[in-house]
Amino acid sequence: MTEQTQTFVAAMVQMRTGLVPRDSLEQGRHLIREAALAGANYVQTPEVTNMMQTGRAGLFEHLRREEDDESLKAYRALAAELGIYLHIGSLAVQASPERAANRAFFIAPSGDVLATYDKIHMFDIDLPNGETYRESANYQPGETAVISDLPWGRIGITICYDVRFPALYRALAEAGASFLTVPSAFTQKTGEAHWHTLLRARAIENGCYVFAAAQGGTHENKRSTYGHSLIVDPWGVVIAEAMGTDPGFIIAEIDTAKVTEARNTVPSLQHGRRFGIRDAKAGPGHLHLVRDAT
Ligand SMILES: O=C(O)CNC(=O)[C@H](CS)NC(=O)CCC(=O)C(=O)O
Repeated sequence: MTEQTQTFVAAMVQMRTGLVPRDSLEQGRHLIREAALAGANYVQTPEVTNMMQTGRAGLFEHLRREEDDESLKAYRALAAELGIYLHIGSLAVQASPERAANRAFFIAPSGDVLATYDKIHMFDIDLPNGETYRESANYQPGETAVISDLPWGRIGITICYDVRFPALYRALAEAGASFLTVPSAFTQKTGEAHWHTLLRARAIENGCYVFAAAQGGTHENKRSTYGHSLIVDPWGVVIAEAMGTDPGFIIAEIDTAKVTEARNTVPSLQHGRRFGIRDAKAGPGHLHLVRDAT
């Protein structure tokens, strides 16, 4: 291997995405540019960087196919201009006549798209305060976990509600990821209860950095999101955090030696998959293995 630096600088852009892609693009570009000027090599934006709409009609009015999406075009040009890895947490794009995809774009400093990922887990939820979400009514879920590569290590790509499904992150770590990414638009309610804990748990249990750019504040569509963009190190320490919901960016130096260090100290990645499940009701001698013990 040629000489490779083990450190780089990561920035999470926190946004308050508006109704219309054109306005959101202006906000996104400005903050990405500032993060790059501050020295970031890798910049991530939140889920639905392009728009947060009120309903199906508004969404479909502004939805474009990936090939025709002006936001994607602009962000590819910006990555090339700034010479950064630009991870657009997601764009709502047209996937079929009836369905959108909640799709992440991982863009190289050349402007080429290195990877795309369609959000797998749909946020179909009724909260006790009356908020209801039916993401699957408009979006078609993805079926494939995605990894790609930064020059400093492998990156696992996920979105928001995916964070509640730890098996996905374990699969990404087992596929070699050192960096797990969770760009989000968490609700205010669930965010204050669960956000930090879920992200720190994914970091700790996999010995990975976790990068999570967030939406924050009250949006044009009247939704409130939690903010608190985070960078968590592989030991579970929050090394950068947006203190609140305002648009801006957070930035930290990332040292890949910390991944090795955390995994050497607690080798839980290697110690995994050692169980079966015994069905007590089936009586003695019945052992149902749900996974191969190694
Ligand atoms: O629909 C949009 O405009 C943007 N997309 C979102 O806000 C998505 C799907 S509704 N939000 C989440 O997944 C929140 C998850 C969450 O808050 C939790 O897991 O607690």
